[in-house]
Amino acid sequence: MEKTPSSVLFAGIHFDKKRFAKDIARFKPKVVEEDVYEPDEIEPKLPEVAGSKKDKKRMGKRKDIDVVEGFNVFKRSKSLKSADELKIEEDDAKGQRKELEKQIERDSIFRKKYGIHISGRDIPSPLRNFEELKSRYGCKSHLLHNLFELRIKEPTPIQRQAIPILLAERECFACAPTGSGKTLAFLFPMLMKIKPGSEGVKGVILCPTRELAAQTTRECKKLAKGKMFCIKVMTKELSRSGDFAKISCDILVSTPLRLAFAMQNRKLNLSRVEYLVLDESDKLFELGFVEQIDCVVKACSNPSIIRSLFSATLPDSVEELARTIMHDAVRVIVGRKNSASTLIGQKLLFAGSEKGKLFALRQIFAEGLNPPVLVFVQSKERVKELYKELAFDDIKADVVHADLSQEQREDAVDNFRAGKTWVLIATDLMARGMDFKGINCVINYDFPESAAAYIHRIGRSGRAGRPGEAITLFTEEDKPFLRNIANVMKDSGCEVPPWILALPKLKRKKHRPKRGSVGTEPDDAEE
Ligand SMILES: Nc1ncnc2c1ncn2[C@@H]1O[C@H](COP(=O)(O)OP(=O)(O)OP(=O)(O)O)[C@@H](O)[C@H]1O
Repeated sequence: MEKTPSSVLFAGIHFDKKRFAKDIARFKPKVVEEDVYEPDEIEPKLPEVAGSKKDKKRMGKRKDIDVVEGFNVFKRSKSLKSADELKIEEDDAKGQRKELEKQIERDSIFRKKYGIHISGRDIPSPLRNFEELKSRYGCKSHLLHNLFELRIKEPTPIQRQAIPILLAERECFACAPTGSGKTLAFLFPMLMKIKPGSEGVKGVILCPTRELAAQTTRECKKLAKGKMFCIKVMTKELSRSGDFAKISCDILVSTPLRLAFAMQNRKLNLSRVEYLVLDESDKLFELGFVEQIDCVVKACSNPSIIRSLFSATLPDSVEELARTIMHDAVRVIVGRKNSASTLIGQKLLFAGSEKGKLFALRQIFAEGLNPPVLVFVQSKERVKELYKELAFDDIKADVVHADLSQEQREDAVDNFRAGKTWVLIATDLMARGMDFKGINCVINYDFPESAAAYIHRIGRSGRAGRPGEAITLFTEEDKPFLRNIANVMKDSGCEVPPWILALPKLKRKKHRPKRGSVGTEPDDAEE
Protein backbone atom coordinates (compact mmCIF):
# COMPACT_ATOMS: atom_id res chain seq x y z
CA MET A 1 0.00 0.00 0.00
CA GLU A 2 1.21 3.43 -0.89
CA LYS A 3 2.09 5.44 2.12
CA THR A 4 0.25 8.74 2.43
CA PRO A 5 1.52 11.44 4.81
CA SER A 6 -1.35 10.66 7.19
CA SER A 7 -0.68 6.90 7.14
CA VAL A 8 2.89 7.64 8.13
CA LEU A 9 1.87 10.05 10.87
CA PHE A 10 -0.72 7.75 12.37
CA ALA A 11 1.21 4.47 11.97
CA GLY A 12 0.74 2.13 14.90
CA ILE A 13 -2.38 3.89 16.21
CA HIS A 14 -5.61 1.91 16.27
CA PHE A 15 -8.38 3.86 14.60
CA ASP A 16 -12.09 2.82 14.84
CA LYS A 17 -13.29 3.72 11.29
CA LYS A 18 -16.88 2.60 11.88
CA ARG A 19 -17.30 4.77 14.96
CA PHE A 20 -15.86 7.83 13.21
CA ALA A 21 -17.39 7.15 9.76
CA LYS A 22 -19.17 10.56 9.68
CA ASP A 23 -16.05 12.43 10.53
CA ILE A 24 -14.07 10.48 7.95
CA ALA A 25 -16.63 11.45 5.32
CA ARG A 26 -16.20 15.14 6.26
CA PHE A 27 -12.46 14.99 5.71
CA LYS A 28 -12.62 13.06 2.43
CA PRO A 29 -11.23 15.27 -0.47
CA LYS A 30 -14.03 16.82 -2.58
CA VAL A 31 -13.97 17.16 -6.34
CA VAL A 32 -13.92 20.92 -6.92
CA GLU A 33 -16.12 21.43 -9.94
CA GLU A 34 -15.09 25.02 -10.49
CA ASP A 35 -11.69 23.77 -11.46
CA VAL A 36 -13.08 21.79 -14.38
CA TYR A 37 -13.33 23.73 -17.60
CA GLU A 38 -16.58 23.09 -19.42
CA PRO A 39 -16.67 24.75 -22.83
CA ASP A 40 -20.46 24.45 -23.21
CA GLU A 41 -21.04 26.62 -20.21
CA ILE A 42 -22.15 30.17 -20.92
CA GLU A 43 -19.02 32.18 -20.44
CA PRO A 44 -19.09 35.83 -19.58
CA LYS A 45 -18.14 37.64 -22.80
CA LEU A 46 -15.15 39.86 -22.31
CA PRO A 47 -14.30 42.74 -24.50
CA GLU A 48 -11.25 41.99 -26.62
CA VAL A 49 -9.23 44.74 -25.05
CA ALA A 50 -9.77 43.42 -21.55
CA GLY A 51 -6.89 41.04 -21.61
CA SER A 52 -4.90 38.43 -23.40
CA LYS A 53 -6.26 34.99 -24.32
CA LYS A 54 -4.68 33.77 -21.15
CA ASP A 55 -6.64 36.32 -19.18
CA LYS A 56 -9.87 35.25 -20.86
CA LYS A 57 -9.20 31.60 -20.07
CA ARG A 58 -8.60 32.49 -16.44
CA MET A 59 -11.86 34.43 -16.40
CA GLY A 60 -13.71 31.48 -17.90
CA LYS A 61 -12.86 29.34 -14.92
CA ARG A 62 -14.04 32.04 -12.45
CA LYS A 63 -17.81 31.84 -12.79
CA ASP A 64 -18.33 33.96 -9.69
CA ILE A 65 -16.76 37.07 -11.15
CA ASP A 66 -19.01 39.92 -12.11
CA VAL A 67 -18.48 40.74 -15.79
CA VAL A 68 -18.24 44.52 -15.58
CA GLU A 69 -16.18 44.51 -12.44
CA GLY A 70 -13.99 41.85 -13.89
CA PHE A 71 -13.34 43.96 -16.98
CA ASN A 72 -12.28 46.90 -14.86
CA VAL A 73 -10.08 44.77 -12.68
CA PHE A 74 -8.36 43.20 -15.68
CA LYS A 75 -7.96 46.52 -17.38
CA ARG A 76 -6.22 47.96 -14.33
CA SER A 77 -4.12 44.92 -13.73
CA LYS A 78 -2.83 45.07 -17.30
CA SER A 79 -1.36 48.59 -16.82
CA LEU A 80 0.15 47.66 -13.50
CA LYS A 81 3.64 46.26 -13.89
CA SER A 82 4.75 43.08 -12.30
CA ALA A 83 7.50 43.17 -9.71
CA ASP A 84 9.86 41.59 -12.24
CA GLU A 85 9.09 44.21 -14.86
CA LEU A 86 9.58 47.01 -12.35
CA LYS A 87 12.88 45.50 -11.28
CA ILE A 88 14.07 45.33 -14.90
CA GLU A 89 13.10 48.93 -15.47
CA GLU A 90 14.82 50.03 -12.30
CA ASP A 91 17.97 48.15 -13.30
CA ASP A 92 17.84 49.76 -16.76
CA ALA A 93 17.51 53.23 -15.26
CA LYS A 94 20.36 52.50 -12.88
CA GLY A 95 22.49 51.26 -15.79
CA GLN A 96 21.69 54.36 -17.83
CA ARG A 97 22.47 56.63 -14.87
CA LYS A 98 25.79 54.88 -14.34
CA GLU A 99 26.66 55.13 -18.04
CA LEU A 100 25.75 58.83 -17.98
CA GLU A 101 27.93 59.39 -14.92
CA LYS A 102 30.80 57.58 -16.65
CA GLN A 103 30.30 59.69 -19.79
CA ILE A 104 30.30 62.90 -17.71
CA GLU A 105 33.54 61.79 -16.09
CA ARG A 106 35.12 60.90 -19.44
CA ASP A 107 34.03 64.29 -20.87
CA SER A 108 35.46 66.13 -17.92
CA ILE A 109 38.85 64.36 -18.27
CA PHE A 110 38.81 65.10 -21.99
CA ARG A 111 37.98 68.78 -21.43
CA LYS A 112 40.75 69.06 -18.87
CA LYS A 113 43.22 67.66 -21.39
CA TYR A 114 42.34 70.43 -23.86
CA GLY A 115 41.95 73.27 -21.33
CA ILE A 116 38.22 73.57 -21.97
CA HIS A 117 36.23 75.14 -19.12
CA ILE A 118 32.45 75.14 -19.23
CA SER A 119 29.55 76.45 -17.24
CA GLY A 120 25.84 75.91 -17.80
CA ARG A 121 23.46 72.97 -17.63
CA ASP A 122 23.33 69.83 -19.82
CA ILE A 123 26.38 70.59 -21.89
CA PRO A 124 26.91 68.17 -24.77
CA SER A 125 30.04 66.03 -24.93
CA PRO A 126 33.01 67.57 -26.71
CA LEU A 127 34.00 66.27 -30.14
CA ARG A 128 36.72 63.64 -30.17
CA ASN A 129 37.21 64.12 -33.90
CA PHE A 130 35.46 65.59 -36.93
CA GLU A 131 34.06 62.17 -37.94
CA GLU A 132 31.78 62.40 -34.92
CA LEU A 133 29.97 65.19 -36.72
CA LYS A 134 28.72 62.49 -39.05
CA SER A 135 28.05 59.75 -36.53
CA ARG A 136 26.51 61.99 -33.85
CA TYR A 137 24.88 64.71 -35.91
CA GLY A 138 24.47 63.31 -39.42
CA CYS A 139 26.80 65.85 -41.03
CA LYS A 140 26.80 65.63 -44.82
CA SER A 141 29.92 64.01 -46.26
CA HIS A 142 30.75 66.87 -48.58
CA LEU A 143 31.07 69.31 -45.65
CA LEU A 144 33.55 66.94 -44.04
CA HIS A 145 35.26 66.59 -47.39
CA ASN A 146 35.68 70.39 -47.51
CA LEU A 147 37.50 70.24 -44.16
CA PHE A 148 39.75 67.57 -45.56
CA GLU A 149 40.45 69.70 -48.65
CA LEU A 150 41.36 72.62 -46.39
CA ARG A 151 43.74 70.29 -44.52
CA ILE A 152 41.78 70.69 -41.33
CA LYS A 153 42.13 67.33 -39.66
CA GLU A 154 41.68 67.68 -35.92
CA PRO A 155 39.26 70.03 -34.19
CA THR A 156 40.84 72.74 -32.05
CA PRO A 157 39.69 72.88 -28.40
CA ILE A 158 37.12 75.63 -29.01
CA GLN A 159 35.76 73.69 -32.00
CA ARG A 160 35.53 70.50 -29.91
CA GLN A 161 33.14 72.14 -27.47
CA ALA A 162 31.43 75.06 -29.22
CA ILE A 163 30.31 73.03 -32.26
CA PRO A 164 28.30 70.44 -30.26
CA ILE A 165 26.79 73.24 -28.15
CA LEU A 166 25.54 75.11 -31.21
CA LEU A 167 24.37 71.88 -32.85
CA ALA A 168 22.38 71.15 -29.69
CA GLU A 169 20.69 74.49 -30.39
CA ARG A 170 22.05 76.15 -27.29
CA GLU A 171 23.16 79.76 -27.09
CA CYS A 172 26.75 80.32 -26.05
CA PHE A 173 29.58 82.61 -25.02
CA ALA A 174 32.87 81.35 -26.36
CA CYS A 175 36.24 82.72 -25.36
CA ALA A 176 39.40 81.16 -26.81
CA PRO A 177 42.86 82.45 -27.72
CA THR A 178 43.54 84.34 -30.94
CA GLY A 179 44.19 82.12 -33.94
CA SER A 180 42.56 79.07 -32.34
CA GLY A 181 39.83 78.49 -34.95
CA LYS A 182 36.81 80.28 -33.53
CA THR A 183 35.58 81.17 -37.03
CA LEU A 184 35.10 77.54 -38.02
CA ALA A 185 33.53 76.86 -34.62
CA PHE A 186 30.60 79.14 -35.42
CA LEU A 187 30.45 78.66 -39.20
CA PHE A 188 30.33 74.89 -39.31
CA PRO A 189 27.20 74.32 -37.18
CA MET A 190 25.47 77.01 -39.22
CA LEU A 191 26.33 75.22 -42.46
CA MET A 192 25.14 71.93 -41.01
CA LYS A 193 21.83 73.26 -39.70
CA ILE A 194 20.67 75.89 -42.17
CA LYS A 195 18.78 74.67 -45.21
CA PRO A 196 19.61 76.65 -48.34
CA GLY A 197 16.51 78.14 -49.90
CA SER A 198 14.55 81.20 -50.73
CA GLU A 199 12.96 81.97 -47.37
CA GLY A 200 15.32 84.84 -46.65
CA VAL A 201 18.37 85.34 -44.46
CA LYS A 202 18.85 82.46 -42.01
CA GLY A 203 22.29 83.19 -40.64
CA VAL A 204 23.80 86.55 -39.67
CA ILE A 205 27.41 87.12 -38.62
CA LEU A 206 28.41 90.51 -37.29
CA CYS A 207 32.04 91.62 -37.34
CA PRO A 208 33.54 94.93 -36.18
CA THR A 209 35.42 95.70 -39.43
CA ARG A 210 34.72 95.33 -43.13
CA GLU A 211 38.02 93.49 -43.62
CA LEU A 212 37.03 90.89 -41.08
CA ALA A 213 33.54 90.58 -42.60
CA ALA A 214 35.11 89.96 -46.02
CA GLN A 215 37.55 87.40 -44.60
CA THR A 216 34.77 85.54 -42.73
CA THR A 217 32.67 85.43 -45.91
CA ARG A 218 35.59 83.89 -47.80
CA GLU A 219 36.09 81.27 -45.06
CA CYS A 220 32.38 80.48 -45.06
CA LYS A 221 32.33 79.98 -48.83
CA LYS A 222 35.32 77.64 -48.63
CA LEU A 223 33.66 75.53 -45.95
CA ALA A 224 30.32 75.46 -47.80
CA LYS A 225 31.78 74.52 -51.18
CA GLY A 226 29.50 72.16 -53.09
CA LYS A 227 26.35 73.08 -51.20
CA MET A 228 23.95 75.51 -52.83
CA PHE A 229 24.37 78.14 -50.16
CA CYS A 230 24.09 81.78 -50.96
CA ILE A 231 26.62 83.55 -48.74
CA LYS A 232 26.99 87.32 -48.97
CA VAL A 233 29.03 90.07 -47.42
CA MET A 234 27.17 93.34 -46.90
CA THR A 235 28.92 95.80 -49.17
CA LYS A 236 28.30 99.52 -49.27
CA GLU A 237 26.31 99.10 -52.52
CA LEU A 238 24.22 96.27 -51.12
CA SER A 239 23.36 98.21 -47.97
CA ARG A 240 22.42 101.31 -50.02
CA SER A 241 20.63 99.86 -53.01
CA GLY A 242 20.13 96.12 -52.55
CA ASP A 243 16.61 94.81 -53.09
CA PHE A 244 16.47 92.26 -50.34
CA ALA A 245 13.02 91.05 -51.37
CA LYS A 246 14.61 89.73 -54.59
CA ILE A 247 18.18 88.93 -53.54
CA SER A 248 18.60 85.41 -52.34
CA CYS A 249 20.86 85.13 -49.32
CA ASP A 250 21.14 82.34 -46.75
CA ILE A 251 24.04 83.68 -44.71
CA LEU A 252 24.85 87.37 -44.43
CA VAL A 253 28.12 88.72 -43.00
CA SER A 254 28.24 92.39 -42.12
CA THR A 255 29.47 95.16 -39.89
CA PRO A 256 26.75 96.40 -37.52
CA LEU A 257 26.55 99.81 -39.19
CA ARG A 258 25.90 98.47 -42.68
CA LEU A 259 23.38 95.94 -41.46
CA ALA A 260 21.46 98.52 -39.43
CA PHE A 261 21.49 100.83 -42.46
CA ALA A 262 20.10 98.11 -44.74
CA MET A 263 17.38 97.29 -42.24
CA GLN A 264 16.23 100.89 -42.05
CA ASN A 265 16.57 101.90 -45.68
CA ARG A 266 16.30 98.71 -47.66
CA LYS A 267 13.70 96.97 -45.49
CA LEU A 268 15.93 93.99 -44.91
CA ASN A 269 13.87 91.42 -43.02
CA LEU A 270 15.71 89.44 -40.34
CA SER A 271 12.71 87.74 -38.76
CA ARG A 272 13.72 84.31 -40.09
CA VAL A 273 17.27 84.36 -38.84
CA GLU A 274 18.08 81.08 -37.09
CA TYR A 275 21.70 81.80 -36.14
CA LEU A 276 23.13 85.13 -35.05
CA VAL A 277 26.86 85.33 -34.30
CA LEU A 278 28.56 88.32 -32.73
CA ASP A 279 32.21 87.81 -33.61
CA GLU A 280 34.74 89.85 -31.60
CA SER A 281 31.74 90.35 -29.36
CA ASP A 282 33.42 92.52 -26.73
CA LYS A 283 34.28 95.04 -29.44
CA LEU A 284 30.69 94.96 -30.69
CA PHE A 285 29.42 95.80 -27.22
CA GLU A 286 31.57 98.94 -27.08
CA LEU A 287 29.96 102.32 -27.20
CA GLY A 288 30.17 102.97 -30.96
CA PHE A 289 28.36 99.74 -31.85
CA VAL A 290 25.97 98.92 -29.08
CA GLU A 291 22.98 100.83 -30.50
CA GLN A 292 23.23 99.09 -33.87
CA ILE A 293 23.69 95.73 -32.17
CA ASP A 294 20.56 96.34 -30.15
CA CYS A 295 18.67 97.15 -33.34
CA VAL A 296 19.89 93.95 -35.06
CA VAL A 297 19.17 91.74 -32.06
CA LYS A 298 15.62 93.09 -31.91
CA ALA A 299 15.09 92.58 -35.64
CA CYS A 300 16.16 88.92 -35.36
CA SER A 301 12.78 88.10 -33.85
CA ASN A 302 12.57 84.37 -34.59
CA PRO A 303 11.75 82.87 -31.15
CA SER A 304 13.99 79.85 -31.75
CA ILE A 305 17.03 81.88 -32.79
CA ILE A 306 20.44 80.70 -31.52
CA ARG A 307 22.72 83.58 -30.58
CA SER A 308 26.40 83.17 -29.87
CA LEU A 309 29.25 85.46 -28.84
CA PHE A 310 32.83 84.70 -29.81
CA SER A 311 36.03 86.51 -28.86
CA ALA A 312 39.51 86.05 -27.46
CA THR A 313 38.61 88.54 -24.75
CA LEU A 314 35.33 88.57 -22.87
CA PRO A 315 35.08 91.05 -20.01
CA ASP A 316 32.58 90.21 -17.27
CA SER A 317 30.67 93.42 -18.03
CA VAL A 318 30.01 92.28 -21.60
CA GLU A 319 28.95 88.85 -20.45
CA GLU A 320 26.52 90.37 -17.95
CA LEU A 321 25.04 92.65 -20.58
CA ALA A 322 24.76 89.85 -23.13
CA ARG A 323 23.12 87.49 -20.64
CA THR A 324 20.14 89.83 -20.50
CA ILE A 325 19.32 88.96 -24.11
CA MET A 326 20.43 85.34 -24.18
CA HIS A 327 18.50 82.29 -23.12
CA ASP A 328 20.09 79.62 -20.93
CA ALA A 329 23.47 80.27 -22.50
CA VAL A 330 26.45 77.99 -22.04
CA ARG A 331 29.87 79.48 -21.40
CA VAL A 332 32.99 77.93 -22.91
CA ILE A 333 36.44 79.20 -22.14
CA VAL A 334 39.59 77.69 -23.55
CA GLY A 335 42.68 78.23 -21.45
CA ARG A 336 42.51 81.27 -19.24
CA LYS A 337 39.89 83.90 -19.91
CA ASN A 338 41.30 87.05 -21.55
CA SER A 339 44.75 85.61 -22.12
CA ALA A 340 47.18 85.71 -25.02
CA SER A 341 48.09 82.73 -27.14
CA THR A 342 50.90 80.75 -25.52
CA LEU A 343 52.48 80.30 -28.97
CA ILE A 344 53.70 83.90 -29.00
CA GLY A 345 57.02 84.90 -27.50
CA GLN A 346 56.44 88.32 -25.99
CA LYS A 347 58.99 91.05 -25.22
CA LEU A 348 58.86 94.55 -23.75
CA LEU A 349 61.46 97.03 -24.98
CA PHE A 350 62.13 100.38 -23.32
CA ALA A 351 62.67 103.06 -25.95
CA GLY A 352 62.47 106.16 -23.76
CA SER A 353 60.96 108.64 -26.23
CA GLU A 354 59.36 108.94 -29.67
CA LYS A 355 62.77 109.32 -31.23
CA GLY A 356 63.94 106.31 -29.25
CA LYS A 357 61.11 104.25 -30.68
CA LEU A 358 62.06 104.99 -34.28
CA PHE A 359 65.66 104.17 -33.46
CA ALA A 360 64.61 100.90 -31.78
CA LEU A 361 62.48 99.90 -34.79
CA ARG A 362 65.35 100.49 -37.19
CA GLN A 363 67.58 98.48 -34.88
CA ILE A 364 65.13 95.56 -34.87
CA PHE A 365 64.98 95.57 -38.69
CA ALA A 366 68.75 95.90 -38.97
CA GLU A 367 69.33 92.91 -36.71
CA GLY A 368 67.25 90.76 -39.02
CA LEU A 369 64.02 91.68 -40.68
CA ASN A 370 62.01 88.49 -40.82
CA PRO A 371 58.95 89.30 -42.93
CA PRO A 372 56.00 89.40 -42.79
CA VAL A 373 55.96 91.94 -39.95
CA LEU A 374 52.90 93.84 -38.76
CA VAL A 375 53.50 97.18 -37.03
CA PHE A 376 50.74 98.78 -34.96
CA VAL A 377 50.49 102.49 -34.29
CA GLN A 378 47.85 104.54 -32.50
CA SER A 379 46.32 106.67 -35.28
CA LYS A 380 46.08 106.96 -39.05
CA GLU A 381 48.24 110.13 -38.92
CA ARG A 382 50.98 108.16 -37.23
CA VAL A 383 50.61 105.34 -39.79
CA LYS A 384 51.38 107.85 -42.53
CA GLU A 385 54.30 109.39 -40.60
CA LEU A 386 55.95 106.08 -39.87
CA TYR A 387 55.49 104.98 -43.46
CA LYS A 388 57.37 108.07 -44.65
CA GLU A 389 60.23 107.28 -42.25
CA LEU A 390 60.50 103.68 -43.41
CA ALA A 391 60.34 104.66 -47.08
CA PHE A 392 63.83 106.12 -46.64
CA ASP A 393 65.09 102.76 -45.44
CA ASP A 394 64.26 100.87 -48.59
CA ILE A 395 61.87 98.51 -46.83
CA LYS A 396 58.92 97.13 -48.75
CA ALA A 397 56.23 98.61 -46.53
CA ASP A 398 52.57 99.47 -46.96
CA VAL A 399 49.78 100.93 -44.86
CA VAL A 400 46.18 100.24 -43.85
CA HIS A 401 44.05 102.88 -42.19
CA ALA A 402 40.54 104.26 -42.29
CA ASP A 403 41.34 107.13 -44.71
CA LEU A 404 41.98 104.68 -47.57
CA SER A 405 39.22 103.57 -49.89
CA GLN A 406 37.86 100.05 -49.45
CA GLU A 407 39.73 98.98 -52.58
CA GLN A 408 43.03 100.42 -51.37
CA ARG A 409 42.60 98.70 -48.02
CA GLU A 410 41.87 95.38 -49.70
CA ASP A 411 44.87 95.75 -52.03
CA ALA A 412 47.19 96.46 -49.11
CA VAL A 413 45.94 93.39 -47.24
CA ASP A 414 46.16 91.18 -50.36
CA ASN A 415 49.72 92.32 -51.15
CA PHE A 416 50.77 91.63 -47.59
CA ARG A 417 49.13 88.20 -47.71
CA ALA A 418 50.87 87.44 -50.99
CA GLY A 419 54.29 88.41 -49.60
CA LYS A 420 54.65 91.42 -51.92
CA THR A 421 54.90 93.70 -48.89
CA TRP A 422 57.18 92.82 -46.00
CA VAL A 423 55.99 95.30 -43.43
CA LEU A 424 52.40 96.42 -42.99
CA ILE A 425 51.84 99.48 -40.83
CA ALA A 426 48.33 99.63 -39.45
CA THR A 427 45.98 100.97 -36.82
CA ASP A 428 43.81 98.79 -34.61
CA LEU A 429 41.61 98.31 -37.66
CA MET A 430 43.78 95.26 -38.38
CA ALA A 431 44.00 94.12 -34.76
CA ARG A 432 40.94 91.95 -34.55
CA GLY A 433 40.27 88.70 -36.30
CA MET A 434 42.50 89.25 -39.33
CA ASP A 435 44.12 85.95 -40.26
CA PHE A 436 47.45 86.52 -41.96
CA LYS A 437 49.14 83.19 -42.26
CA GLY A 438 52.67 83.08 -41.00
CA ILE A 439 53.16 86.58 -39.58
CA ASN A 440 56.52 86.23 -37.91
CA CYS A 441 56.45 89.29 -35.76
CA VAL A 442 54.02 91.91 -34.46
CA ILE A 443 55.58 95.16 -33.30
CA ASN A 444 53.60 97.45 -31.06
CA TYR A 445 55.29 100.67 -32.10
CA ASP A 446 52.73 102.55 -30.04
CA PHE A 447 51.76 101.04 -26.74
CA PRO A 448 48.27 99.42 -26.96
CA GLU A 449 45.42 101.24 -25.28
CA SER A 450 44.33 98.23 -23.17
CA ALA A 451 45.21 94.66 -22.29
CA ALA A 452 42.45 93.46 -24.65
CA ALA A 453 43.88 95.53 -27.52
CA TYR A 454 47.30 94.04 -26.75
CA ILE A 455 45.97 90.46 -26.84
CA HIS A 456 44.26 90.99 -30.21
CA ARG A 457 47.16 92.87 -31.81
CA ILE A 458 49.82 90.31 -30.93
CA GLY A 459 47.36 87.54 -31.83
CA ARG A 460 47.93 88.31 -35.53
CA SER A 461 50.99 86.08 -35.15
CA GLY A 462 51.17 82.66 -33.53
CA ARG A 463 48.09 81.37 -35.34
CA ALA A 464 46.86 77.87 -36.15
CA GLY A 465 49.57 76.24 -34.06
CA ARG A 466 52.50 78.22 -35.54
CA PRO A 467 54.90 80.11 -33.27
CA GLY A 468 55.04 83.91 -33.33
CA GLU A 469 56.82 86.86 -31.80
CA ALA A 470 55.62 90.16 -30.35
CA ILE A 471 57.70 93.18 -29.37
CA THR A 472 56.14 96.09 -27.51
CA LEU A 473 58.02 99.37 -27.33
CA PHE A 474 57.35 101.65 -24.39
CA THR A 475 58.32 105.12 -23.32
CA GLU A 476 58.36 106.90 -19.94
CA GLU A 477 54.81 107.98 -20.65
CA ASP A 478 53.64 104.35 -21.08
CA LYS A 479 55.35 103.04 -17.94
CA PRO A 480 52.36 103.37 -15.56
CA PHE A 481 50.33 101.15 -17.92
CA LEU A 482 52.93 98.41 -18.23
CA ARG A 483 51.47 96.29 -15.47
CA ASN A 484 48.30 95.37 -17.41
CA ILE A 485 50.35 94.08 -20.32
CA ALA A 486 52.88 92.41 -18.03
CA ASN A 487 50.07 90.43 -16.38
CA VAL A 488 48.94 89.12 -19.76
CA MET A 489 52.53 88.16 -20.54
CA LYS A 490 52.97 86.38 -17.22
CA ASP A 491 49.69 84.46 -17.64
CA SER A 492 50.83 83.11 -20.98
CA GLY A 493 54.14 81.94 -19.57
CA CYS A 494 56.48 84.78 -20.59
CA GLU A 495 59.12 86.25 -18.34
CA VAL A 496 58.40 89.69 -16.94
CA PRO A 497 60.72 91.83 -14.83
CA PRO A 498 59.45 91.84 -11.21
CA TRP A 499 59.55 95.66 -10.97
CA ILE A 500 56.81 95.88 -13.61
CA LEU A 501 54.54 93.50 -11.73
CA ALA A 502 55.13 95.58 -8.62
CA LEU A 503 53.86 98.77 -10.28
CA PRO A 504 50.70 100.17 -8.67
CA LYS A 505 47.37 98.98 -10.04
CA LEU A 506 45.65 101.60 -12.14
CA LYS A 507 41.95 102.32 -12.01
CA ARG A 508 41.96 103.77 -15.51
CA LYS A 509 42.43 100.89 -17.91
CA LYS A 510 42.56 102.77 -21.25
CA HIS A 511 45.76 104.49 -22.29
CA ARG A 512 45.61 106.60 -25.41
CA PRO A 513 47.90 109.56 -24.83
CA LYS A 514 48.37 112.43 -27.24
CA ARG A 515 51.66 111.48 -28.83
CA GLY A 516 54.13 113.72 -30.61
CA SER A 517 54.98 113.08 -34.25
CA VAL A 518 56.80 109.88 -35.11
CA GLY A 519 60.51 110.28 -34.59
CA THR A 520 60.36 113.58 -32.72
CA GLU A 521 62.55 114.51 -29.78
CA PRO A 522 60.71 114.66 -26.43
CA ASP A 523 61.14 118.44 -26.40
CA ASP A 524 59.59 118.80 -29.88
CA ALA A 525 56.49 117.02 -28.68
CA GLU A 526 55.96 119.44 -25.85
CA GLU A 527 56.10 122.53 -28.07
N1 LIG B 1 40.97 72.56 -36.80
C1 LIG B 1 41.89 73.29 -37.43
N2 LIG B 1 43.07 72.76 -37.80
C2 LIG B 1 44.01 73.51 -38.44
N3 LIG B 1 43.84 74.81 -38.76
C3 LIG B 1 42.68 75.39 -38.39
C4 LIG B 1 41.64 74.67 -37.72
N4 LIG B 1 40.63 75.50 -37.52
C5 LIG B 1 40.98 76.70 -38.02
N5 LIG B 1 42.21 76.64 -38.55
C6 LIG B 1 42.97 77.74 -39.17
O1 LIG B 1 43.50 78.53 -38.10
C7 LIG B 1 43.60 79.89 -38.49
C8 LIG B 1 43.02 80.77 -37.40
O2 LIG B 1 41.64 80.55 -37.28
P1 LIG B 1 40.62 81.72 -36.94
O3 LIG B 1 40.87 82.89 -37.81
O4 LIG B 1 39.28 81.14 -36.92
O5 LIG B 1 41.09 82.09 -35.45
P2 LIG B 1 40.30 82.88 -34.34
O6 LIG B 1 40.28 82.04 -33.14
O7 LIG B 1 39.01 83.38 -34.87
O8 LIG B 1 41.29 84.11 -34.09
P3 LIG B 1 40.98 85.63 -33.69
O9 LIG B 1 40.66 85.65 -32.24
O10 LIG B 1 42.24 86.31 -33.98
O11 LIG B 1 39.84 86.09 -34.53
C9 LIG B 1 42.90 80.02 -39.81
O12 LIG B 1 43.88 80.10 -40.83
C10 LIG B 1 42.11 78.72 -39.94
O13 LIG B 1 41.98 78.31 -41.28
